[in-house]
Amino acid sequence: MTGLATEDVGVRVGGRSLVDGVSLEAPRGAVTGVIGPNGAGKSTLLRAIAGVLPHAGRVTLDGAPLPRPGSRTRARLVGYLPQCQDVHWPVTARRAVELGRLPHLGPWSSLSRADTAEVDAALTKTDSTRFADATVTTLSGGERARVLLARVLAAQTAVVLADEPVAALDPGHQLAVMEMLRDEARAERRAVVVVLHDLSLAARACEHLVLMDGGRVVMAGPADEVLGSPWLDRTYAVQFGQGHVRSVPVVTPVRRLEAGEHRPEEHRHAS
Ligand SMILES: Nc1ncnc2c1ncn2[C@@H]1O[C@H](COP(=O)(O)OP(=O)(O)OP(=O)(O)O)[C@@H](O)[C@H]1O
Repeated sequence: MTGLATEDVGVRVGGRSLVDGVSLEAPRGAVTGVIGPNGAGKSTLLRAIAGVLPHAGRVTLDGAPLPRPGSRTRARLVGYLPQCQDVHWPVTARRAVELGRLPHLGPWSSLSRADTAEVDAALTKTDSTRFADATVTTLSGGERARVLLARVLAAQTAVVLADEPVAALDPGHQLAVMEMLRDEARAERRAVVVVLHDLSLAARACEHLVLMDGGRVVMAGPADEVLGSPWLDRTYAVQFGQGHVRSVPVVTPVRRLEAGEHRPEEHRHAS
């Protein structure tokens, strides 16, 4: 498999295990969704892969360990969009996206024509060109989220990690961003890993899904297998209804399950 892989990744903070023994694969050319209830460890896992949180275990790209966290070589390979990023930079949206090119620049060099072209392309892909000259702090939540995604895309990394990239977006932009991430994965052979709460969107946009709970992987595999598994209902303690609207998969919560109807202690045996 070419792409991103984690082997037995674990994160402990203050004596508590937040992520435990996570081994997963996110192939190049595909979007891998990470799903699971609040507190499952999804963001912590992404932060570990991004190199912003110390972890046990190995993270590899195309079979080779990723370079040291914080290094420019790692920043050229792995792009990371954190969840709910507060931005107080008094800079224009264009400038914020230009910062995404930093890992590719020498210490004293400025943006080349090719860098500027990447910035323009990232602004276009995220439908952000219209407000490129506005100050980031004056943008709406959804506009700001698109600019921050553009900043990650501008870096042209082999791996894109995006933590709830569409949470602040209207339905049209949610679809557009997920389709764009899928195109990026396919056309540029990137390994795209996305944390999502919207399971219909996950069904539509992700080839592979990783279902997490309690810091562990409950189940991983092709999206339709994971969404069709009884572990989905058990993990969320929710009964989901599934179907299609004009051939588009829809996954919707129907009702919460009572304590006796789901047994989360069985999770460890599912993967
Ligand atoms: N720095 C930290 N110190 C202590 N506990 C933490 C820290 N970061 C996260 N946690 C805890 O780890 C667990 C997993 O958090 P994480 O943010 O990874 O969950 P998540 O699956 O992304 O949840 P959500 O869907 O709510 O965003 C939570 O119980 C959280 O409270």
